[in-house]
Amino acid sequence: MATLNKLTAACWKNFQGDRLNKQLFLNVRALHKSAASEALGISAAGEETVPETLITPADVGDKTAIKTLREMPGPSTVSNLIEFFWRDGFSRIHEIQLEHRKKYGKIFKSRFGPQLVVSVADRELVAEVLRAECVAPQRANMDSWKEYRDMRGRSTGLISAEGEHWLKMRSVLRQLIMRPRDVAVFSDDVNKVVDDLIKRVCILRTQESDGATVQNVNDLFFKYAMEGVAAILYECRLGCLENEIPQETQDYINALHLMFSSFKTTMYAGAIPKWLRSVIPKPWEEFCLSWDGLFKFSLIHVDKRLTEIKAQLDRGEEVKGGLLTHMLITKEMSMEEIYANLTEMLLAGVDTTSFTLSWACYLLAQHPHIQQQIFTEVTKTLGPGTVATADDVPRLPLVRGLVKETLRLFPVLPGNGRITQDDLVVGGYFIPKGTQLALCHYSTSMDEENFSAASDFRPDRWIRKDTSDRVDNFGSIPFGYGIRSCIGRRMAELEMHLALARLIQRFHIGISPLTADVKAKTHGLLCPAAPINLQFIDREN
Ligand code: HEM
Repeated sequence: MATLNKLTAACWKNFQGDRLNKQLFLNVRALHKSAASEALGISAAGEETVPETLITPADVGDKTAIKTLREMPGPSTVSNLIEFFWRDGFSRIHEIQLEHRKKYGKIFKSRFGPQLVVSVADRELVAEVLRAECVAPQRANMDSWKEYRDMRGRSTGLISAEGEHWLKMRSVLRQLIMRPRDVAVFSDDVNKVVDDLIKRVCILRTQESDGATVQNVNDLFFKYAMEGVAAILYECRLGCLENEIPQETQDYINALHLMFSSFKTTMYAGAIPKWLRSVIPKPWEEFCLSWDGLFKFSLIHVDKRLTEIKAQLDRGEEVKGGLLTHMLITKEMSMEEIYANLTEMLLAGVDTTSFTLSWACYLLAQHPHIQQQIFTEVTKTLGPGTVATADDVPRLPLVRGLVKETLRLFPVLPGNGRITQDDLVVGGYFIPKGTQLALCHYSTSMDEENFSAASDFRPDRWIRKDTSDRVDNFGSIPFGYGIRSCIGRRMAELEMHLALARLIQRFHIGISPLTADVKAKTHGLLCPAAPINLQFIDREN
């Protein structure tokens, strides 16, 4: 187990003062819901934003040069309603971004009922917005998340918190997990999960008539991602990759699936006014039910670790541990904040990583010559059969390029959001404080101006040949940017790099005849629209 911290009996006395005595209920997939709203530009609460008629560039210098939101192009409310509710635009948000970019340009506005959203679909303008951020940027309206937490007496975590509370928790967590070297200590733990992933591939393929196919690889990677992230967050193994999944782990998976399968319903949970809940109760009920399941799981695992620490101390043993142990010992966050953050991080860390791994393997299978190049890099760098660790990753630029290129072509969050906290001028338009912006990352990463042959899969485009050959990252920022960017980025990268290096070392990955061309669809996140079935054929040693 990675060791971040040692606790002495003296510390424990102090620590015991904070014993939990509150009962907990819990929850996940928050990021996904809010991410979708952001990609769409719909605030979680469907709240009225600044009326366009009131908007004037009063304080911004040369008024003639700066245009108002009224002058900004964009689809009409009616065409938006038809697009989303009639033509199921919710599953094509990424494509709609491209269509609207082509039709309306780099910056355009949309209206979803009372909610006005300004979409920014240009690399330079996205950079402008993100560089102008204040100390505690706001992504989207999280009122429904907060309401659930208030109702259950829970705290907000990083995804749902705002302002000073968010900043306080972020300052704690960023010191623990934001740099590659912070997460490198988890390399051995993650590699044990990779061992189980490889074993699972071998078991699953024996169940198929060709002895090679793993059906719906996302199911496998979902379990890998959950096991991997929990090994880091909860410092324990969950048994997701076993033949028999323990009941409490299965309950969590069910809660996560409920949130995912009822995604649209739960998205409306925030949009439907409270007074309508007695008439249309299902969205809010499902929203609460899935959060209950997700929080419950975190409570079980956090409390378990707390009990272990106490027992070790009672026996006079030195306490060693990882992230959770550190948080429990240092008490920089309250117990409620620890529960909430672990719940939200687990929610944010499973589907994101598993979809990316599924797409990466699919792309490798579709491009055998690129797969061969990466295999050569891995074997030459590591030597045959050597297991890569975090320290080896910088020497595997093509493996890193594979992850970056996969996320460029299939950014799990095709769009992100920001609520402006000051008046801004973007692309020549005056954007008043409080406006919901949708940053169109899918569109910028598919833009030929940013990436030549943008629809081609070319992991080597991310390799810097010399200092003049810099890849401008604002075209593709799958983990976001700046102070509010993804806190789990380094964990996710570690899990993906180690898994992919080992899979490529061990297997030739091919397309199974059971798989047709798989397209992407938006379902909260950008995910495969059909199961990806792949063959894993042993490489000759
Ligand atoms: C391929 C994997 C992942 C991708 C592509 C991804 C992407 C993102 C993006 C785009 C954001 C919003 C950033 C912004 O607004 O600028 C975000 C936020 C976040 N992510 Fe991730 N993520 C991934 C994995 C993870 C993992 C493994 C965890 C946790 C273990 C995690 C935890 C979070 C949290 C807590 C936030 C909210 C941060 C805040 O508001 O302070 N993510 N992620």
